[in-house]
Order: sequence, then C-alpha cells, then structure tokens
Amino acid sequence: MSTTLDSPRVQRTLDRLFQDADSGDPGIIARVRGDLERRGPSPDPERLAHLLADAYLPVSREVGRLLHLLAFATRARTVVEFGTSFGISTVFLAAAVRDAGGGGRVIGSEMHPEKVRRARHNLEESGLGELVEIREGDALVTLRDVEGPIDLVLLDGWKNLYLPVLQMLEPRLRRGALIVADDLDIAPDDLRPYLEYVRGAGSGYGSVEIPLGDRLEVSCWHGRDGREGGA
Ligand SMILES: C[S@@+](CC[C@H](N)C(=O)[O-])C[C@H]1O[C@@H](n2cnc3c(N)ncnc32)[C@H](O)[C@@H]1O
Repeated sequence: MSTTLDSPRVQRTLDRLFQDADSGDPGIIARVRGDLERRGPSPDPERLAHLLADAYLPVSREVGRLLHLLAFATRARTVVEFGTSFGISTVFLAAAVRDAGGGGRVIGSEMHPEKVRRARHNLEESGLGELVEIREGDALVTLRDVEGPIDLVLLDGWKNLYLPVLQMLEPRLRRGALIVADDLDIAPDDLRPYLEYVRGAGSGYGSVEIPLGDRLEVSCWHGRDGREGGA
C-alpha cells in the first residue's frame, strides 16, 4: 500500500525543495563560514538566522523517511518541530500524520519571517498545509503553550537550544513520546549538554544514536520520578 509520501504532489514538492537546497546551500554555507571566520564565530541567534536566510539546511531524504516511519508507526497525533526552515522535514512529518489518520497535526516553529512564508507555501503546494501550523518567532516563546500530550518532537533549530526546548516541552510529553535530534555531526560542542541529558542515568529517556545523515539521536520518554508528562 502506498503512503502520502508516494503521492505525485508530495514527491514533486520534495524534489523541487531538495534540488533547490542541493544547488544553493553549499555556496551559502561557504560564504557564511567565511563571514564568521572574519567577524568571530559566535553570532547571536537572530543574526545567524539572517545570514542563513536563504539556506534550507534540510534533513536528508533518509532522515525524512525515518521521521515519516517513526511518526506513522507511533500513530503520532501531536508532532512538534523546532526549526522548520522551508518545510522539508515538515512535509515528511505531515505526510505521516495524514497516513496515521488520527486527526493529528504538526506544529512547526521558525524565527525567520520569510522562511515561515515560504514554508507555508511549500506545505500548501504539497497538499498538506491543513495539517500544519507554523509558529513564527523564537521557539522558546512560540512553543511554550503547545497543548500535550506530545507524541513526537523533531529538534532541528540552533543546536545550543535543543536542551532548553526539550526541557520546556517535557512536562507535556506523552509517555513513549519520541524525540529526534538531528545533526550530531554539525555542532558536537553545542550538543554535548543535550546528549548528556538524554543519555544520563535516571534521565527518564531511553536514547540511541543513529548513523544516518548528519547523525541523529532518537530518544524515547519513559517518564521520571512518577512523572509521565502530558499523557
Ligand atoms: C537546520 S534548519 C531546519 C531545517 C528543517 N527542519 C528541514 O529539514 O527542512 C534550522 C532552522 O531553525 C531556525 N531556528 C533556529 N533557532 C530558532 C529558534 N530559536 N526559534 C525558531 N526557529 C529557529 C533557523 O532559522 C533555521 O531556519
């Protein structure tokens, strides 16, 4: 049986977005690296978002398929995404929510206004727009009031915020919720506190690294100290 990912509309949208990313991102990333080397390596988050305004920085196709698989297998109804960019990962997640058939939704977050506009357009083009709400602004603010229980979280924004974003959402995680943290290879120093947290004894998470794309960490919330989150 085919899935929403096989539909011509979704495939056309993903093909176009991945092609744009493949042709544009390498030049933009090289330019931004040069800029950071000249001006110092630690720009504030808004400035980094501005410098990377035209860069997709997407999950790989394989990671996208894994996201679809995880969200579908767990029949995810509330999916939260930190870092939507132009919406590539969001298409995979929304396709899974449609395939799961439980009336679920994806809540994305993106701080760059033009990216939000284009992500919404891309989601409409794929035919999945009605399943997605993209919240504009800093995810630490915009995702604060997401209603639980949350079934799946994708962490793909700036790497130093993975831990605070997860801790903010934790009280609303369903027991058994999955957390997918992308890009372990991209900023290992920034991600260390996050990985120590989810891998730590007594953390409440089971966690495993997956060597796909830029490497990712998939964690499952078991609950802690009698606390099970929002379920
Ligand atoms: C790696 S890209 C996301 C790629 C996207 N998940 C995909 O697969 O197409 C990271 C995005 O997170 C956004 N971002 C970073 N920090 C953020 C924050 N605090 N709140 C909202 N968006 C943020 C950036 O503007 C950037 O577009």
